[in-house]
Amino acid sequence: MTKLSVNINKIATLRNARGGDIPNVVEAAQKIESFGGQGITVHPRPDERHITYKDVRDLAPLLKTEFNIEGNPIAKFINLVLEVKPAQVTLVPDAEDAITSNAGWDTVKNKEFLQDVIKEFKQHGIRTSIFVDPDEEMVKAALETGTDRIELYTESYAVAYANSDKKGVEPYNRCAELAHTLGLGINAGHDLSLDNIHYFQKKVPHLDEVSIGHALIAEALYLGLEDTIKKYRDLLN
Ligand SMILES: CC(=O)[C@@H](O)[C@H](O)COP(=O)(O)O
Ligand SMILES: NCC(=O)COP(=O)(O)O
Repeated sequence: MTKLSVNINKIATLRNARGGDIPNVVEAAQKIESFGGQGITVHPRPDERHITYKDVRDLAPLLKTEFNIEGNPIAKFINLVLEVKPAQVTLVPDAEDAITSNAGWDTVKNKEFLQDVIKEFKQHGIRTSIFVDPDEEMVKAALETGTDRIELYTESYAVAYANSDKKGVEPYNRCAELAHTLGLGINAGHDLSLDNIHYFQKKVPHLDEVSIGHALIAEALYLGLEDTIKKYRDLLN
């Protein structure tokens, strides 16, 4: 079974559009959990344009499922994660000005840096995952960073699938087989949706968890949050 972690960045985007507290992100996260979400993911960015550092602090003591905090491990992010102690931290090499995450780590070039931050998180009992492109060389070098898991960056799969190119899943299949052989856990995320998730999960073995936000919140506009989550859970079982 693959766990569904719901990324609530877009709930915060909606709230921030008016500056008030509607919708309340903690309440939304609790509803998501009650509807069957098996984890909550947030990706606080340095400009706090959606999830704020305060949101992260507010959410942490109230969540009943796995809390996953994603971000670039700059000093203030590291301090936040060490304070809040989520179940999992996912390291993403975001550029400050990127609209959204757009690349995985170069685990060869950043090996020593990643080793240091991962060691610190693991010393505090926080599971680590690192965001990587579906590239076997990056997966091999990920093992040397000491990370518990990798998160496969699924944008290229989503684009290929939307263009009816089923071969787009092949590098993910190879990387998942390799990661599993190496003893790494496997997460995946970015642009996964009700349309493309089933094929991905069928073709990519050993998938521990997917984190889904943008499409899921958009789909919930039509289907409602509860039914949307149920559909994902059915497709992932
Ligand atoms: C790490 C990743 O894949 C991103 O999809 C992400 O967490 C979404 O971030 P935004 O909501 O800021 O686009
Ligand atoms: N790690 C990926 C994530 O949390 C959600 O990405 P997206 O579904 O918003 O593209």
